[in-house]
Amino acid sequence: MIKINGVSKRFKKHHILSDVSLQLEGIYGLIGPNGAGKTTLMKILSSLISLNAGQVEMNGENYRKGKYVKQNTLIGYLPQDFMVYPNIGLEEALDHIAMLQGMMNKQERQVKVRQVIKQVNLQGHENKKMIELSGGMRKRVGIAQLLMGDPSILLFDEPTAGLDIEERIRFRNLLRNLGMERTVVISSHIVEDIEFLCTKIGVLKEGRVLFEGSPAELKAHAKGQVWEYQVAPSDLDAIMNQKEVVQITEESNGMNLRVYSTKSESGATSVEPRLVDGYLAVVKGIGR
Ligand SMILES: Nc1ncnc2c1ncn2[C@@H]1O[C@H](COP(=O)(O)OP(=O)(O)OP(=O)(O)O)[C@@H](O)[C@H]1O
Repeated sequence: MIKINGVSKRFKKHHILSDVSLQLEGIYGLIGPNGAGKTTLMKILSSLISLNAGQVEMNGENYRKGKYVKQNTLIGYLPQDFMVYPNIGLEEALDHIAMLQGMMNKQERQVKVRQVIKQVNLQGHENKKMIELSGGMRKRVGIAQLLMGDPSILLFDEPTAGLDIEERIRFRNLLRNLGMERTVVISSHIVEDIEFLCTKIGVLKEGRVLFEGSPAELKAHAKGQVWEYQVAPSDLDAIMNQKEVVQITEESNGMNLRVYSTKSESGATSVEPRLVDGYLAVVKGIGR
């Protein structure tokens, strides 16, 4: 568990994070629009940059103002772009990383490298060079090198960016398995990425916390505010100008419009909110 208490961060006069308090546990989704401060918070947690105010408590250890030094808590941080040793085979690259981490016994290293390759499901690719691997596979190599140090906290910044649907699903399964034994924090601006994965969610916007709670609580923010209309294509423009339309699907009998409204919409059916509806309600301040 990570307790973030009143953390603030400035770059020159620009406030990037303002009084952020969150409790990260389980498989935690940190979501927010571009520029919300998610990466900055991840970098603070992984000790890459300092904080200006507040404190962070990880597994009972406290870190305050200034750049904190990790002590007993091992943190693995996978940045958005991960690429090491482009022209070396996967097994050899991981072996080298293990050596840099102080594992000097060759046999021990071999056992560990094979173990992490299996954990991230990359058996059969041991001799492939990094540049020959797909984006999803490279991310899995990134996780493999993190697992070498047995971290109890894993931080992933936009982990599924650039992955195709199949790799996304495979990657989500891997994150789910990793989250069974560790705190896993996933930052993303794509709600679908965390929808079926996270047990707890924090929403950031412009450096401030707008929401923290369960997926069901986030959905509940849009309860009674999501409506669906069936309209003729010729009426589409007029409705788009008047209403908060969030989704349009074409159907055989016309267009189906998903609309947000705090008031009852005549001619529309009230529908159950999805996670993305709750997220948008919070970010756009609908209903407040
Ligand atoms: N080193 C820096 N110096 C100045 N401003 C910075 C620096 N790093 C980030 N920022 C600014 O801080 C704000 C938050 O950036 P950050 O990358 O943390 O957001 P984010 O939520 O991760 O966004 P995205 O989803 O686009 O990755 C942005 O306005 C960004 O321009």
